[in-house]
This record gives sequence, structure tokens and C-alpha cells, in this order.
Amino acid sequence: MSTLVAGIDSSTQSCKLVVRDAHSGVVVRSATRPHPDGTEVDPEAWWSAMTAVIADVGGLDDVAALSIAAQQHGMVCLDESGAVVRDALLWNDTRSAGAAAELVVEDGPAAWVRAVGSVPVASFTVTKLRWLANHEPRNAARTAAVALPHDWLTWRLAGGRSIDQLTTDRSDASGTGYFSAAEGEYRRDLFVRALGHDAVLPTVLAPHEPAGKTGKTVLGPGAGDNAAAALGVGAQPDDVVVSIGTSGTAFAVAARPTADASGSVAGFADATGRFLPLVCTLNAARVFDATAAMLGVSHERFSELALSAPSGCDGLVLVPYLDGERTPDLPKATGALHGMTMRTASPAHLARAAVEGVLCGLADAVDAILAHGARCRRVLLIGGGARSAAVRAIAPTVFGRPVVVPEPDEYVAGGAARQAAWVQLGGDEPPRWAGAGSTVHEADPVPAVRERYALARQRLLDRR
Ligand SMILES: Nc1ncnc2c1ncn2[C@@H]1O[C@H](COP(=O)(O)OP(=O)(O)O)[C@@H](O)[C@H]1O
Ligand SMILES: O=C(CO)[C@@H](O)[C@H](O)COP(=O)(O)O
Repeated sequence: MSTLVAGIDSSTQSCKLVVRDAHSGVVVRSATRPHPDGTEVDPEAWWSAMTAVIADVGGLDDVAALSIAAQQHGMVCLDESGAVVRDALLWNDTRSAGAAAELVVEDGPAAWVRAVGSVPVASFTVTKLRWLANHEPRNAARTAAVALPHDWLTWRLAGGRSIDQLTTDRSDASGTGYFSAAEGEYRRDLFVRALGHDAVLPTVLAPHEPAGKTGKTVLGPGAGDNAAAALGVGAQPDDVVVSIGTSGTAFAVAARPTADASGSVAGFADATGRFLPLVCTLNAARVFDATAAMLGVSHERFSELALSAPSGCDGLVLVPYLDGERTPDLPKATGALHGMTMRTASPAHLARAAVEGVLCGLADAVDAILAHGARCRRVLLIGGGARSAAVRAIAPTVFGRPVVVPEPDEYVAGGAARQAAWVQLGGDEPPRWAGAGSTVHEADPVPAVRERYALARQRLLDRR
């Protein structure tokens, strides 16, 4: 009988579960359930979605090991008894922008980078803790432990009773702003300075160290979703992965930590003991959702429209900061449409401007990763947005290089399953699974698209 393993992606918009054969990686069953909207969420909603997908696949009785990956940075505060203190503030909740600015001014960006490898922005857990201390001192005082979404879900699934049993992994801990990926240690001083007092932090497990059990199923340490995606897609050191999901991310697996005092590149850890320099934007696939909804069309029609407009949209440029922006750090920014004329006032131009605008932001992200030492043999494009034919076709014109699109799949859940297989089978490296098929998209670069975007973005910056 084959050995089965499972991986979960508790992402911003949904919970996905995939069961795979531990040796071959072949998918055996899968399920998805939605998460509620919003940037402030009761963790119980993640638990309900997760238990529902487990039930949907017929339970875990025949699953030897399971790992949970999840959206990074979310602040889950627990009291002494392990009860949730308040709704979790997610990575895309920008209310802590002022707290982030306060923390950066206190120490200076260079000191933050030396301490934890990143300059904190509103997404980072440490800024959310400072916001809590400033705005909800009673909730801050009740906080006896702070976990991330994947830590909390793993702990609950293990039947966690005491907050001392919380665990995490290096990849997710490195997104808190109080863990140094380079040193492999918490910076409790920074944690205490943000929250106002000390509290329990999850024990950081090694990349394939078990976190406990649920029934007979062994639980892996789990990971942040981007680190799990790197595992799932089998990223090599000279690959740059671009993910277009709720967030837009560009990241690479690196042997050494990065230190970007400008704050663009976050110095995260990966899920194998290496590093994961990463740039994250707040505006990605949901810009396509919003534009398609505005035009009253499906994703398929949106894609057809975008492909029917000329490259560069006759000068129409969308700076897509619909949710504010994280990179560049403009939490209060709004989107802007430049170059409206009688000619460009068409659904096709708007659809293409949305695709080009999101891709230009991600091309800047790729450049930032490369400027910090990553090599780029190929760009791998994943995430829900990569399901769009227009995105796949337009990406090489904007990135200025061929783009490899692995077969549409749940790469975060798949990476978590691969980690679970590693926990189950042991060894120095995660098991090798045959990679999914992929298509290579090539097109002549159109530098004018990025040039016009850069001008439009600068105009937005100048208005501030
Ligand atoms: N064909 C498509 N074209 C454009 N966007 C799409 C398409 N299919 C899915 N999406 C969008 O991708 C997003 C989901 O991507 P996913 O990577 O699963 O995100 P997350 O991990 O943040 O939940 C949703 O906003 C969804 O509407
Ligand atoms: O904040 C980051 C990375 O730093 C995001 O990538 C989150 O981890 C959310 O991921 P998705 O829900 O978009 O997959």
C-alpha cells in the first residue's frame, strides 16, 4: 500500500488541502473551502474551513503525515488559557503603518536589517503588536502568547492545550520582525519593545521536525506560504518565482541571507534551512478580480479583452494600488489611471492596463531580488493570476525574459505535502517528486511599458 501525505494552504482567500503519494507526489485527493473577506479575521473561521476540507477528502485516517502552510505575518494573540484575544490582523491590514514608522524611526532601518534581516512595514507581526499596545492596551495586557496562522492551526490540530506547546518554523518566524533568519533566534528585546511585555513565542522547529500528532497522523513543522510554494514548485537557487495570488510576490532560494536597508527585499528564511529573499506587493490577482467585476465580465472574457488591446495600451497606465501598497511602502496610496483619451477609454484598454500595471510592479520586485544577489535562469510564474492567458502572454513582454508557467496547481499546499513527506520519509533533503509539466512563454520585451509605468508611479509619489 502506498504511503499518503497531505499539505494544507490556509491562504488569505481560501483553505486548500491536497493528499499525495509520499514517494511519487502524485495527487490522490484535494479540496478547497473559502475564507471570509477582510483583513481582520476570527481564526476560528480558518479552523472551520480547515476541518471542512479535511472532512471533504474523507478524513486523515490513511494519511501518515500532514503539514500546514499559511499566509504569513498574521497576528494571533492568545491568553493564558490559549483562547484567542481578538480577531487576527492579517498581512494586508495596513492599520499598523504608523506603528511600523514608529519602530523604524526608533532604531533606524540599518539596525533592523542587522537584527532581523528586514525593515518592518505594516505587514510584519511586530508592527501589529506595537499597534495593539498603542490602541488596545487591555488586549495587549491579556496577550500571553503570539502565534502566526500556521502555528495556531498546527497547535489546534495537535489538540494543543497549553500555550507552551506552540510551534513554528524558521520560514514563518522570519516574517515576524522579531526573529533573525541569519542567527536562527528570536530577538525577544524587539518583541518586548513592541508588545510592552514578554510572552510565549512558538518553539522554532527544524525543517523536517515533527510538531506533534493528530490521531495517528504526524504533523510537520509547516511553513509560511511563500516558502511552501518554493518547495512545491521545486525552486532551484537560480530561479526567481513570481506568485500572483492575493499578494504578489517575487522570491528566490538563496544560500546566504540578504540585508536590504531600503526595505524592498525582506530577508526571510526558506523551509529547507536556506534563505528566501522576497518582495511582496499588496495588489495582485484581486486587481484582476476588481477590474473584471467593474467591466462586468468573467476572468476568461477579461483575458480576451486584455489580449485584444495593443501592448502599452496606447498610453493607458494603471498604477494598481487599490489596497494601498507595501512595496513601495505606500500604505495610504490609492490606484491611479493615467492616459485616458477617447481612444483608450475602452474595456480592452482597461483590462490590459490592469494586467500590465500588476506585472510592472512585479517586474520591479524581480529587479530588486536580482539587485540583492539572486541569479535568474528563469522566472517561474505561479498563483491564481497565472491561470489567466493574458497574464501568461503579457508577462514576458514586461519582465523582458521568457517566463515558465508550471501547470496550474496548488503549489503552496503541494509544498506543504512535500514537507510532510520529508517528515515521514526522513533524509537530508525533501523527497524528489517529478515536476509538473510547464509551458514557456516568450515574447519580445517592450521596455516602453515599464518606462511609462515608472513615470505614472512617480507622478503618484510626487502628489504625496
Ligand atoms: N483565470 C484567472 N484570471 C485571473 N485571476 C484569477 C484566475 N483564476 C483565479 N484568479 C484569482 O486568483 C486569486 C486566487 O489565487 P491564489 O494563488 O489561490 O491566492 P491565495 O493563495 O492568496 O488565496 C483570486 O483572486 C482569483 O480570483
Ligand atoms: O505577506 C506576504 C508575504 O510576505 C503574503 O505573501 C502573505 O503570505 C499572503 O499570501 P497569499 O494569501 O497571497 O498567498
